[in-house]
Amino acid sequence: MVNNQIIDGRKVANGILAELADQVADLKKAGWGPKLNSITIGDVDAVQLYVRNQKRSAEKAGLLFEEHHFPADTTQEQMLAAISAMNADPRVTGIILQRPVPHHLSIKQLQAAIHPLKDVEGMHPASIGNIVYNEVELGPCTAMASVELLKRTGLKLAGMEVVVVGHSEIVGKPIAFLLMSEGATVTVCHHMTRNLSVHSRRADALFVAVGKAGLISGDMVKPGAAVIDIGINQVTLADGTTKVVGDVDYESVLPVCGWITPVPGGVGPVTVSVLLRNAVIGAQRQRKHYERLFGSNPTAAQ
Ligand SMILES: NC(=O)C1=CN([C@@H]2O[C@H](COP(=O)(O)OP(=O)(O)OC[C@H]3O[C@@H](n4cnc5c(N)ncnc54)[C@H](OP(=O)(O)O)[C@@H]3O)[C@@H](O)[C@H]2O)C=CC1
Ligand SMILES: Nc1nc(=O)c2c([nH]1)NC[C@@H]1CN(c3ccc(C(=O)N[C@@H](CCC(=O)O)C(=O)O)cc3)C=[N+]21
Repeated sequence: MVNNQIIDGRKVANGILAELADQVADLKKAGWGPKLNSITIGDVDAVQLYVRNQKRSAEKAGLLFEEHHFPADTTQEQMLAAISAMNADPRVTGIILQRPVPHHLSIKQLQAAIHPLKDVEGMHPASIGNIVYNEVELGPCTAMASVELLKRTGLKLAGMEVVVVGHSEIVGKPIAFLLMSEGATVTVCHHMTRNLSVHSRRADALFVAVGKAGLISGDMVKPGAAVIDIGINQVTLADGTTKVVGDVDYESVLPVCGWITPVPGGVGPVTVSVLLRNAVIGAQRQRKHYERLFGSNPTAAQ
């Protein structure tokens, strides 16, 4: 069936935020109000824009959000020290390390330095393994958001043929694991895949996370398929103005597909809401952990 439905990411994102209100209120009452620290290193304009979106949504949901910006020439040792100070600060319940980081730094080592209980993206090596064990409550935000949007179509994921294009550790790979845990049959494509369209045309659901505008055209999509476009690309138009587009050629794919997520207004806003949901889950886990060890906080409001 071809029904060309556009999935409204902003609506889904607002729904997730609204569900957090009671949980945030509970945490605050117990003296565990969530506080998320964001780390950016160097100046990447696009990342600053996302951080602003994260801050705005965090405040809407009642979470504290603190930006920590470091210059591009910060050393690995300085970053490890800054992360360790945040790990030790009991007021900080979550830490997000914004990607990308400058090339001279090891992102893997920085990610591993964040305490697993404060790792709101589930990217610590100890946390990312959870999704392999089908523990999928908290996971990398974009991957979680993308799978959540597919679920909103109402399609049955068990047994579904799904193709994921792109296999980065933060997006493509976790999407594949999350889908496997839902019972889908998953094919993962990347830059060495010989004939992308042979795979993409078989997909009942197609996830695209590459970073190449126009990579997927209408002739590469199975009629009626659900298309989840994760890419974010800034393109310059003939008149010199710029605009943000996904990896999917929207005009040619829309008439063929059953569902599509637009860019902007699709995966992006849901990613931000999932980050905040993760931040709330993280604070709840810390509360439980410390209450188990030390009892409840006697100074909390009754
Ligand atoms: N909406 C959101 O919330 C977010 C959006 N994004 C966007 O998603 C996109 C992907 O991000 P990210 O995963 O971090 O990017 P990476 O650059 O880390 O990964 C890109 C992936 O695409 C694969 N690839 C490259 N060229 C091709 C090709 N021609 N055909 C098939 N696969 C190819 C690469 O494979 P190989 O490694 O083999 O070269 C790699 O696995 C970007 O546009 C980014 O801006 C990212 C995060 C959040
Ligand atoms: N550790 C880490 N985790 C991330 O999840 C992460 C990251 N690093 N680095 C950068 C990418 C990108 N990202 C987005 C967040 C929000 C929107 C978003 O809100 N987009 C809106 C607005 C877009 C616009 O106005 O241009 C939309 O698509 O409608 C997009 C992209 C998270 N990322």
